[in-house]
Order: sequence, then structure tokens, then C-alpha cells
Amino acid sequence: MAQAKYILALDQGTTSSRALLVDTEGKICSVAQKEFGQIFPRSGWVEHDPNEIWSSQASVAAEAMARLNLDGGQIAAVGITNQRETAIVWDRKTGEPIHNAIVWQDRRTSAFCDELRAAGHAEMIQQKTGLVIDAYFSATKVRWILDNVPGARQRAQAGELAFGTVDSWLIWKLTNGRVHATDISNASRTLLFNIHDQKWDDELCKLFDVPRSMLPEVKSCSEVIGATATTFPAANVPIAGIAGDQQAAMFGQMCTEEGMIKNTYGTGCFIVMNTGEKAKRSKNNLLTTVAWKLDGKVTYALEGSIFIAGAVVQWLRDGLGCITRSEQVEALANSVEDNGGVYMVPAFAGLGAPYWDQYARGAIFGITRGTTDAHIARACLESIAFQTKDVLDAMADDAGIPIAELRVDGGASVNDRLMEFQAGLTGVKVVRPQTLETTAMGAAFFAGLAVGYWKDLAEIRKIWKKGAEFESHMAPQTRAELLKNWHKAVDRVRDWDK
Ligand SMILES: Nc1ncnc2c1ncn2[C@@H]1O[C@H](COP(=O)(O)OP(=O)(O)O)[C@@H](O)[C@H]1O
Ligand SMILES: O=P(O)(O)OC[C@H](O)CO
Repeated sequence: MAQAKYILALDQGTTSSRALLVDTEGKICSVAQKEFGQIFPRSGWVEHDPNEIWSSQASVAAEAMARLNLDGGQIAAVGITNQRETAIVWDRKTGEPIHNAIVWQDRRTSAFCDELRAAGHAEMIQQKTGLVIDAYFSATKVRWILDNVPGARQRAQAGELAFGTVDSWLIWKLTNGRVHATDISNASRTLLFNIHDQKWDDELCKLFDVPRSMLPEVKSCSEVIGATATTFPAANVPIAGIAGDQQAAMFGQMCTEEGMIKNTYGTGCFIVMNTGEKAKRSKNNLLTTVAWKLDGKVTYALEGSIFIAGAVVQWLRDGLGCITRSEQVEALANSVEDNGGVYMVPAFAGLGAPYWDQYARGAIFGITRGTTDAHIARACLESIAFQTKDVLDAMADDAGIPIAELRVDGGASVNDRLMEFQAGLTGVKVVRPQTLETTAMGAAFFAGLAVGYWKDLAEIRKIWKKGAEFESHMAPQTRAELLKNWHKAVDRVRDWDK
């Protein structure tokens, strides 16, 4: 039999499914990617077809393997990383979903979240889960499915239905229904999981009306949880790593020491700080979350989740039509000297950290007769850096120490001017690694460690390599002026849609 040579990383994101093959040196030897459908049944609602999530993920895995002409025998392990919070409910017998996946961006349960807050549950929920009450997390989405699909609640109570985040769904499909599991980093995003005693919580299950019997078994991020039982993409390969995509990116960035921070500039921005073995509570509306569990030890993190970041570029392209390809935003924004007094708050889906305002909506301020599409493009890009700055300030305050370095990745981090502006605005050194595939690398590392493909963390640390570094060159007065105007703009959009 051929020797196992690669780790297969499955990266199931919000807009596409990707599969990567990684070798022992950490080199990405093959990549395949497929976009899948975004379903918007009503304003503020976002769904995915779970069967399309699976078929796109399985087909890119097969494609990545076919490119190197591999069979399952040459895959040492599979690592899974995924869009988090997105909720799927399926029938245990048939394996068929009873509703589309309700995506993390979906706001349909906002009113119920208001009720929970008004009833005074916020403190207990934050204390147990580290999270705030928001439609973003899984629990209210599961409750909505059980309340709105005819007969679902009775079937759930009878033990006929299973709930899972996207990792669980993929594991279920890969193992042909043999394993119903998730990992602790994904569990910590559901609002149903106590991050301190590391168990599903009965009081929370009752509050959200989610029967305990629906929930998956919670595993660590790096252990063999089963083997693939489907021939597509390959049978009998150990599934050995699972982590939510932001936690995986943090591991892929090797933010393994307390105080280290990464920011992933994708559709949204997710800024996560390693807080070590302590579940640190935020005074500034950041989330306390599980980074990973490795070798029996839990590492915690503080997270600032920004819902709209690189998505502003997609909006310029698809909504306004002022560019045709994302990368054109750079030339357009750089064609003007500055933002010309234009500020854009991209609260398309409310505002996440540190504001948590589900009723905020997007707006552009400061438009004059001299404003062009270039100023608007520039304001859109700057909004990504402003939102990040707000979260970093909150994080520095929570940590009680100034932040020295920000490791960056994700699609929008290729934009040098944006990274320069980010460094200028924050005064923090921005460091971009050579490989931006940190999410998939994190999943590969977790899987590889579990099967001895890599010996230990020390071996993996050698794989991460710095690519570029951006220092602050912004005058303090310019910074203060920009931030003053940005915060004035944010104040104006608060509660807009209430
Ligand atoms: N040159 C660029 N400047 C700024 N943003 C960009 C650029 N190129 C791509 N993007 C943005 O990066 C995002 C894609 O990043 P990616 O990490 O693949 O996102 P996700 O994993 O959330 O789907 C898109 O929102 C896109 O608009
Ligand atoms: O799929 P991404 O990369 O946009 O990440 C989504 C996050 O996990 C949502 O919490």
C-alpha cells in the first residue's frame, strides 16, 4: 500500500467549500474550491442548502485528491474547519435535513433575543457561555426550526432529530451517520454550552427549548473521532481534527502564546486573542470563547466578531457595480489622496463587537458634490480598519496591556494599503504570513498532531513564516481626526431599524 503522505483539510466557509492537501513541510500541494448558493428568503434571512454544503465539500475534496492522483491510502487524516454558528437539523433515520441551514448572518430571531434580554437572562448566559444574547449564535436558530417546521418539535422530543453546526453535519455525512459529534470550539458558539465545565447545559437547553437528545457529542480539536465511511472522497481515513474556522485560523497563525492576536479579513473580520488557560470575561462586550482543546488542556480566547468587512468590496462590485473584480478596489481607492471626508458604516447586518446593535443599518456620511466612487470605495475599505480598531481598543482594555502585534490573514489582507492604514490607525505592527491559508492550516495541524503526522507544537511552529510587515506612519493628529469622524458616523446609525 502507498504510504500516507498528506493531510486533507476541509474548509467549509460561508460562501465556498475548499479542500487542501498539506504535506509534512506544511506545503499546500493541491487546492480545490467551489462556491455554493446563498439563499435570501426575506430581508435579513440567510440560508444554505445542507445537501449542497455536503456535495460541494465532498466534490472539492475529491478534486484536490484527483489533481495529485491520490487515493485514501495516501491521506493520513482529515481535518475539518467550518463557518461557525450556522445551524442544521436533520432526521437521524433518513439523514435528511428538515430545513435549510440557518446561517450565522441570519437575523430572524432578533425579536426573541430582545425578549431574552428584557427578561434578564443576559448575565447568566454570559457567565456560562461567554457570549452575548444575539441572533448570531446557534440556539435561537434551532428553536426557530423546531417551532416553524410542522411536527419538528414532537419529533425532536421523541429523539428523532439531530442538531449540528456545519462540522457535525460534515462528520455525519463523512461517516455515513455513524458519528454525531462536534468539537469544543464549535460547541462554544451555540449558547447551549457551558465553557467552564465544558458540558452542554440543561438550564440553557430549557431556556432555548432545545431538547438535549438533539445535541452532538463534544470532542477535543485534535483526536481521532471516527473514520470516513463514504468512498467519495475516500473511505477509511481517520477524521482527526475539528475546529471553528476562526479558532483554526488562530492555530494556523500559531497564536499559541497568551496575548497573541490574529485578525481574519474575510466576509467579516474576526479578531481573536489567546488568553491562555483563563476564560477571561470582557468588560467591553467581547466574547469569551474556547480557542481549542489540545492534549486535554483548554485554551480560551477573547473574540471581537465584525459581521461585514471584505463584504463591503463585494457590495461595491455587486451592489453598486463600480468595480467588476474585487482586486480593482485597490486601484479605485488609491486614485484619490484620502477619503475626502466620506465615512461609511457597513452595518448591513447590524453591528457586531463591540456595539452589538442588531438594529443598526449601513450609511454613508459626508457626501458633497466633489464625492466620487473612488472616495466611497476608500471609505468602504477604511471602514474595515475602523471596525478592527474599535475591537482592538476593547481587547487592549480587557487584557490590561497594549497590543504589540496583529497577525492578519483572509482575502482582504492581501490589500497592502488597507494593511498600512490598519497599522497607522492602531499604532500596532501588522504581520502577514507567507501563506494566507491559515484556517485550513489550523485544521490540518490539529488533525496531523492527533495521528502523529507532526510530533508536537514545536515542529509545527517552524512551518509558520512571516511574509510582510506593516508599521504605523500615521501622525497622531490625523489618527485622532479620523477616529472622531468615524465614531460620529457610528453614533448616527445606532438603532436605525428599531
Ligand atoms: N484586494 C482586495 N481588497 C479588499 N478586499 C478584498 C480584496 N480581494 C478580495 N477581497 C475580499 O475578501 C473577501 C474574501 O476573503 P475570504 O477570506 O475568501 O472570505 P470568506 O472566507 O469569508 O469567504 C471578500 O469579501 C472580498 O470582497
Ligand atoms: O466563513 P467565514 O470565513 O466568513 O467565517 C464565518 C465565521 O465563522 C462566523 O462566525
